[in-house]
Amino acid sequence: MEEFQGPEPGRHNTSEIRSQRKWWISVFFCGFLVLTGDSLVMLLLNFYYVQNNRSENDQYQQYRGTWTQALIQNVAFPILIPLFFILPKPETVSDQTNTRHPPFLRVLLLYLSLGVLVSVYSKLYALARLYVGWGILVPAQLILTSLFSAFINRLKFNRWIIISIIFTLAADFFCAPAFSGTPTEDESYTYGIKAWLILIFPTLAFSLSLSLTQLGFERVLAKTKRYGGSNKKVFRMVLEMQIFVSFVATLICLVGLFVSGEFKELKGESERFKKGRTYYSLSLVGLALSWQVWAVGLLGLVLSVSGLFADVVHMCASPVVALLVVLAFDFKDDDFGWQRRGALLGSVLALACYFYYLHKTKKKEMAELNKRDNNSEEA
Ligand SMILES: Nc1nc2[nH]cnc2c(=O)[nH]1
Repeated sequence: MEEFQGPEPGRHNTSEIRSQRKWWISVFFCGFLVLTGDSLVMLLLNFYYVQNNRSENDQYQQYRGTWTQALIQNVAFPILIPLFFILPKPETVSDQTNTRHPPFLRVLLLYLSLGVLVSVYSKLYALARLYVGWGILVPAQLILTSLFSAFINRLKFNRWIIISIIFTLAADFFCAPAFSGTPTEDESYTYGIKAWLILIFPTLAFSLSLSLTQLGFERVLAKTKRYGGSNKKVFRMVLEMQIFVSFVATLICLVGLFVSGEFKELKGESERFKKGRTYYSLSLVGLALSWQVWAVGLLGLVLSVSGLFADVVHMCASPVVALLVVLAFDFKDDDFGWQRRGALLGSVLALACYFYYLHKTKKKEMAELNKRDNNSEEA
C-alpha cells in the first residue's frame, strides 16, 4: 500500500486537504440521503398498499395505479428550486467549448434523454414491484450498471470494487424487504414474456441512466460556462440535473396518467384508503418528498464518485430497509432471521471495501500532489 509521506503541508496541500475533507462529507451526506430515501419510500409504500384494501380489487385492478406511482416518484422536484438558488453560484467564464453542438443543445438533449429514461424506469419499476420475480432481477441491475460503467464511463475495476460488488449481490439476493403491494393471488407467471420484459426494462433503463448521468456531469454540465467550464464539480449541478430531468419525466408520467385513463381511478383509491382521504394525501406527499431525498442523494453520489458507487449504496440499503419494515409492520412470516442478518453484514462489508478503495485513491492523489510540490520547490 502506498504511504503518504509528505513534507509539512504547503499551500497546495492545505487546499487539497480541505477539498478532500469537503468531498468525504458530501459522500457521507449523499449516502445518508440515499439510505433515508430508500427507507422512507419503502415504509410509505407498504403503508400505502396496506391501507389501499387491494385484496378487494380484482386481479386486473391490482396491477393498476402504476402511472400514479411513477408520477409520485418525480413530481416533487419544485421543492428543490429554492435550494438551487440558495447554493452559491460558481464564477462563470467565457464559453470555451468549441464543440460541433452548442452547449445549450447538448444540455437540452441530455435532460430530454435522461427524462425519458427516468420516466421509463419509474413507470416500469412501479409495475415490476408488483411482480414476484423482481427480487431476482435486482442483483442483475448491479451487473448491468457495472457493464455500463466499464463501457460508457471507462471505469477501471480493481479487486476492492469487485469484492464490493460480490458482497452487494449476495446481500441483495438474500434480502428483499417485505412489500405489501404484491397482488393477493399473483398470476404473474401467466404473463410469460411480458412479465420478463416488465422486469428487465426498468433494470436496463435504471443502470443506463446512472452511467449517462455520470457522463452528463463530466462531459456536458462541467464544461458549461455557468459552471466555470473547468471540469469542476459542484453540488448545484445535482440540483439542476434533478430539477430538469424530473420535469421531463413528470410531463411524460402526466401524459401516461391521462392517456391510460388512470386518473379516473384516483378518487376511488382515496375513498378506499382505510384511514381516510387525509392520510391518503399525506402518504402520497410523503412518498413524493422521500423520492426527492433519494434522488438527490443518488445523483450526489454519481457526481462525487460514480454511477456504480451510487448503485452499490442504493442496493446496500436493502437489509436496513428490510429491518425497518419488520419493526414497523406486522406482516406474517416477515422476520429478521439469520439470512437477513447475514445480508446486513454483507452490505456493511461491501461498503467497507468500496470506502477503503476510495480512501486509497484519495491518499494516492495527495501523495502525487506532494511529489509535484516537492519537485517544483527543488527546481
Ligand atoms: N429500475 C429501478 N428503478 C428504481 N427506482 C428506484 N429504485 C430503483 C431501482 O433500484 N431500479
